[in-house]
Amino acid sequence: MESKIKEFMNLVKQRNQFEPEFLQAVVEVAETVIPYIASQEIYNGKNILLRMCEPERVLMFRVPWIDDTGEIVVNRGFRIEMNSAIGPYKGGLRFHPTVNLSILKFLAFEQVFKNALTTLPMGGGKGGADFDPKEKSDGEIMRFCQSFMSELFRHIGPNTDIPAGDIGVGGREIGYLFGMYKKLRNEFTGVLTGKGMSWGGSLIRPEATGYGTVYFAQSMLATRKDTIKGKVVTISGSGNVAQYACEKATQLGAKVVTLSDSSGYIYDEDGIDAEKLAFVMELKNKKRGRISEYLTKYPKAKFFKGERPWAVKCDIAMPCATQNEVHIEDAKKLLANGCYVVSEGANMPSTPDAVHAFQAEKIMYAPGKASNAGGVATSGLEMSQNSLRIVWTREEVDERLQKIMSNIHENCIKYGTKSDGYIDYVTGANIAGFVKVADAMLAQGVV
Ligand SMILES: NC(=O)C1=CN([C@@H]2O[C@H](COP(=O)(O)OP(=O)(O)OC[C@H]3O[C@@H](n4cnc5c(N)ncnc54)[C@H](O)[C@@H]3O)[C@@H](O)[C@H]2O)C=CC1
Ligand SMILES: O=C(O)CCC(=O)C(=O)O
Repeated sequence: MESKIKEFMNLVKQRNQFEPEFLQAVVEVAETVIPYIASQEIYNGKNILLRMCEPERVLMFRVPWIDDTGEIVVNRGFRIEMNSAIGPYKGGLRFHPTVNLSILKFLAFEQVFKNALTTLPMGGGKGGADFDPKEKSDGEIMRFCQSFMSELFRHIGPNTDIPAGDIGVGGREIGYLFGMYKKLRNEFTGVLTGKGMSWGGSLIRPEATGYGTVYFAQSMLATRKDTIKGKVVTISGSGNVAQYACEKATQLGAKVVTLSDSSGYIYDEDGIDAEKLAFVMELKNKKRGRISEYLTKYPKAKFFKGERPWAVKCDIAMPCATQNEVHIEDAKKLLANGCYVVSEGANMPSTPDAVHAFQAEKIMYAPGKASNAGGVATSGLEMSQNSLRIVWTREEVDERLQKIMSNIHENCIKYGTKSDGYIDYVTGANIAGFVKVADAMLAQGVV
């Protein structure tokens, strides 16, 4: 089997030599899915996984805009339309200076499996730009979004490709993108998700990724007759996903002791309660400040410059910032300190070595494509509401979200339970996602 995986990866590497993040995402899937394919007659000899590794379409375009000093700036925009076997392309847009083809292809590849897990009819895609929103004025952000959409609009649509937010793209950016799309197309449709509540958005979409990550942790704990109540939780990031993971974990009786950004992390031994989180939300979403400013209001907390929060003792860790933010040394520290649940809010935050370390110790470890699927699932619910031209209540959406997260968990158990009873959520999520997409691809022929 190892030689089959190696042979497969050699083929993928030949074509994508300079794309380390993409190759990392593919190998993790290949290791678990290739043995499964070998055991299933219907998938044999169809090269399905290889087909899944090739995007259906890659768009790359110039994004020129004018900054506040009058200078013309040029960024690069992308949209990866990865797989539409089970529905229109669906996935977020990332605005961050590190954005490149490799990062967006890894995210689009993960999105295909994740979207299949949600049980909703959504294919996978991802996009963005190497634009740095940090320290840009509102006007600059708006002009950038308008320029970005002035090209993207020709390639997307409510039945073709439906982008949403990701790092650096929140409610404000979705508003500017939507406004430009509407102007260019002269139609009001559900072409983006994460919209404002008064213009087609869904209640709970802002909360959904973070809440879903906590719901998934709850499901994992329940397999060992345990709950989140009273647990100490470390969270990285302080953006959309981190904020709502913190909110839900706290509401359920856990104590969240860390949050971070790219400058370092804060540790608050007493826990980041609702009032403190409201301060963080104001700081990050409105003032767009740094996490160290938490100490101006809560001086008892500590700030660790340039560090990640994984050396802090905890029961549960939720990486909610970015890819490859939990290295093997971090994993060892988490394990040594007794952490026994890792529920990923971010996409691929743990390096392969870190994942293997968690699994070797048989702790409950959920990969992002399973545990953070609540965001895109609720985007799917936003699309349904837009199509039906109705609005569900907060309770209705939250109930559906909880049901979807619990379904994903069940599917991971179905495909990931080992002979000794250990639930390998990586294997479970990869195979469950693969089966759904592969069956649709088989039915649709070689296209
Ligand atoms: N927004 C969503 O609905 C979903 C987001 N995700 C993933 O969750 C993660 C966070 O996304 P959002 O919260 O939406 O973005 P955001 O832009 O609201 O927040 C990102 C956070 O990560 C931190 N961060 C970014 N790069 C970093 C770095 N190099 N080192 C340390 N910290 C860094 C930022 O300071 C910020 O706190 C990403 O991996 C994203 O792909 C996954 C599923 C859905
Ligand atoms: O809501 C969406 O369409 C995308 C969410 C996303 O980008 C993700 O799941 O990584």
